[in-house]
Amino acid sequence: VVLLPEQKGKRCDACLRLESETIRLRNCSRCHSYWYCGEKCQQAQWKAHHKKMCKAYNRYTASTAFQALPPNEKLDSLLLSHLVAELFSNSKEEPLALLIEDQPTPISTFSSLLSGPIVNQRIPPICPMGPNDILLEGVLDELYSRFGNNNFVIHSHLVSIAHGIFPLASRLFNHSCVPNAAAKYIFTESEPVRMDVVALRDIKEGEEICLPYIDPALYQTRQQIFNLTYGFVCTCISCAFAEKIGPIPQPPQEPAEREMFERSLRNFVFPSLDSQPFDLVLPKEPYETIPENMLPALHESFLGSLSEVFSTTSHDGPYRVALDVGVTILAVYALLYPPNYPQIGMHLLEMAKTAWNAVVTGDNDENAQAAEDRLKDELRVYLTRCQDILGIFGREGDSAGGPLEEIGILRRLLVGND
Ligand SMILES: C[S@@+](CC[C@H](N)C(=O)[O-])C[C@H]1O[C@@H](n2cnc3c(N)ncnc32)[C@H](O)[C@@H]1O
Repeated sequence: VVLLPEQKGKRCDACLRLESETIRLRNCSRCHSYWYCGEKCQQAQWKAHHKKMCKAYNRYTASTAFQALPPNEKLDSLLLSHLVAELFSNSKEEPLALLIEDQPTPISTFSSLLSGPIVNQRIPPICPMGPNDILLEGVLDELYSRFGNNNFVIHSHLVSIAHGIFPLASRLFNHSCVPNAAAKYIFTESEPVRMDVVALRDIKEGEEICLPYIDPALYQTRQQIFNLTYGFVCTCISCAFAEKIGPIPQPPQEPAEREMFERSLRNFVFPSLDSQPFDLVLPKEPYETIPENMLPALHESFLGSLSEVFSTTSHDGPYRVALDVGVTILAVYALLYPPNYPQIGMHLLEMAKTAWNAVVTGDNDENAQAAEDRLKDELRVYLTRCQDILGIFGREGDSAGGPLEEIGILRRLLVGND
């Protein structure tokens, strides 16, 4: 694993736990550039790769070759260095034998994975490892050609914090834009980060378990990403439908037409939206087809402009505008994501926070009491739906905070306010 630069010094470089009142980090007394929560993590990482990198690390990261790399390639460069150092640390005599062992090791599994499409592959510089460097010709190419299509972004509470290599997960899971599972990360004292794969719905015996490699909401660009970065054509139900319909029509630009389109989209996905009391029932199955008049909702510019309005209004108001736009976003998510997709839950949590802001500020232009009652109804529904979805995904990453804890806080605030 390798931490994103903004996380460096805030988390243990080995187990990725966040510094806190009970977790104190100390840095490596030689290079001062790796931080650990305790001796066990430090020793494990020293043995795994740090002893091969410690001496040259600061010179390498300060070099012009490293500094000139774009941010993602810097992370690749560090991760590749960790991987190579691990090869040398694990076997003194024959480091490269580890790549082809009969008994699979994580590294031999990694090197047996399908490589990505190689177009002008430029291998980033790695941390010098002394006389062994000569052994690396050809090997770096082999390892790096598997980075783009196999490596994972590690998150805590669904926010990215690091990149990592999980060879077994790479081996086991292909991609689908309508995935039936999602990856989450568990941090445990003195242990390497663990990936858990959570079923998002019931999975039949024999059915393939797939993860999303990229955000399925990139409806118009995702095939290009699969082609360039992963070297395959996705044929999931969503991509088969996209192939059949061809170019996505632009969403209406004229304000009245746009308003009408957004309203009919909300009513199409949530037919019970205008019922009393407020209710919002999310689809139970992924959409296999979408009616022609709803297709502009799949245009990437549509979600982009809705998200812009939502992010401003959900913080600064008017909150009624934010909540209406928020439901439109939810309708788009329901078309793009499979049921129980964690991002739907995260958006519902933002909706719940917005509804709470509206309750406490009394920011509404209707009859005050009726408006407050309606907002509280909405808030309860958002919290219930959000709990349903994020409860399936469960806790991940840091032990403190996180969306499930936030749901609990909002629930208590609501009870206190009633
Ligand atoms: C993380 S690996 C998945 C495991 C891979 N099957 C293996 O054993 O190496 C990623 C590669 O698997 C292939 N792959 C993943 N999902 C696919 C899909 N839905 N259709 C076709 N190929 C896919 C692509 O070659 C991709 O670059």
